[in-house]
Amino acid sequence: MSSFTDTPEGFRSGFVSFVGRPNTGKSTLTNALVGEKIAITANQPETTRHPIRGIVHRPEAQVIVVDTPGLHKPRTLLGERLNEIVKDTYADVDLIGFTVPADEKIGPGDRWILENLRTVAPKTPILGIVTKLDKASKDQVGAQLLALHELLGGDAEVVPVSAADGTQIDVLLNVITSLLPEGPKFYPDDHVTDEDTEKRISELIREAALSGLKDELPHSVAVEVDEILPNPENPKRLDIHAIIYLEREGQKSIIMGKDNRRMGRIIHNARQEIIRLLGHNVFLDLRIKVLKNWQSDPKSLGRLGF
Ligand SMILES: Nc1nc2c(ncn2[C@@H]2O[C@H](COP(=O)(O)OP(=O)(O)OP(=O)(O)O)[C@@H](O)[C@H]2O)c(=O)[nH]1
Repeated sequence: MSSFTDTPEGFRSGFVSFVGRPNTGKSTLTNALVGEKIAITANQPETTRHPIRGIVHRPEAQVIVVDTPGLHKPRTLLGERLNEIVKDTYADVDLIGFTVPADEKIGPGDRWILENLRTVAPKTPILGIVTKLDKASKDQVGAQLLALHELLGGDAEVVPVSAADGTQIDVLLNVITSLLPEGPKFYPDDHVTDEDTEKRISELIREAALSGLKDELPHSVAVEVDEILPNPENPKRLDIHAIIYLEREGQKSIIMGKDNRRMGRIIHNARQEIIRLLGHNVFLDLRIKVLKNWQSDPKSLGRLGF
C-alpha cells in the first residue's frame, strides 16, 4: 500500500528557521520557497506574530520552513511571550538560516541575535543568507557575503538570494536540503502549511489593514475571524465575519480613514487575497473593536490566542 510515508532511499527532511533582524525578508523568503503565500509580509518590522510552518516538497526531500516572529528586545507582555516561543522554536529546528539584507551593513543588532542563537541552540548548524539581492550592486553583494561569512565563522555556507524575483531560490533549497538529515516525510504531499484556514484568513486581513500604517499602530492591530458561513441565498458564496482589534478609541479613525475610505480598501484588498486562497467567492463583513491595551493584558492576549 502506498502512503505519504513511503520515501525513496536517501530522502532528507527536517525543519529550518530563518532568523534575522526585523524586515530582513524572512517571511517573503518562506513564501518564495513554498511557492504560495502562507506568511504575510509588510514593510514594517515585527509583522510575524506566531510560528508558521511552510512545507516545501521535492522528489528527494521535504523541507519544513518555520517562520518565526523574530527575536527582539521585548517592550510588552506580547513581546515577552513571542520571545519565549521563538527560543523554543530555534532550539527544536535542524537548521537555522541567518538572514542579512544585501543593502544594509551588519551591525550590533545582528550580533545580538547571533549571540542569543548560540545560547538557545548551541549545536544547530547555521547557514548564512544574504537577502534582497536585487537591491544591491554586485560589489555590495560580494562584500556582504564576505562580511556574513566572517560573522558566522568557521566553514559556514553563505548563499545570496532575492525572494522578490526568485533569483537563487533553487540554489538555496539545494543547500538547505544538503544540510538536513535523512528522514521521513512529516506531511502529506498536498500540504503547503499547517495553518488552519481561519488563521490564514485573519492574517490576510491583518496584512491588508497594516498596509501604509506607521509608528506603533501596526503593533496594536489584531484580527480574529468570528464566523465563516455559507451564504443562505447564494451557495457559491461564503460570508466571513471578522473583527479588527485596536488598543485605543483614537486609533479607529486612522484605520477607517476619511469617509471610511481606508476601511473600504482594506476590505477590497483582503477579499481579493481570500478569494485567491479559497478559490471561492466571499463576502467580507469587517468590524472594528477596541480591546484596551491588549498587548499588555494577559486576559486579552489569551483571548486573541497568544
Ligand atoms: N526588493 C526586495 N524586497 C524584499 C525582498 N524580500 C523581502 N522584501 C521586502 O522587505 C520587506 C520585509 O519583508 P518581510 O518578508 O516581511 O520581512 P521579515 O524579516 O519577515 O519581517 P518581520 O516579520 O517583521 O521580522 C517587505 O516590504 C518585502 O516586500 C527581496 O528579495 N527584494
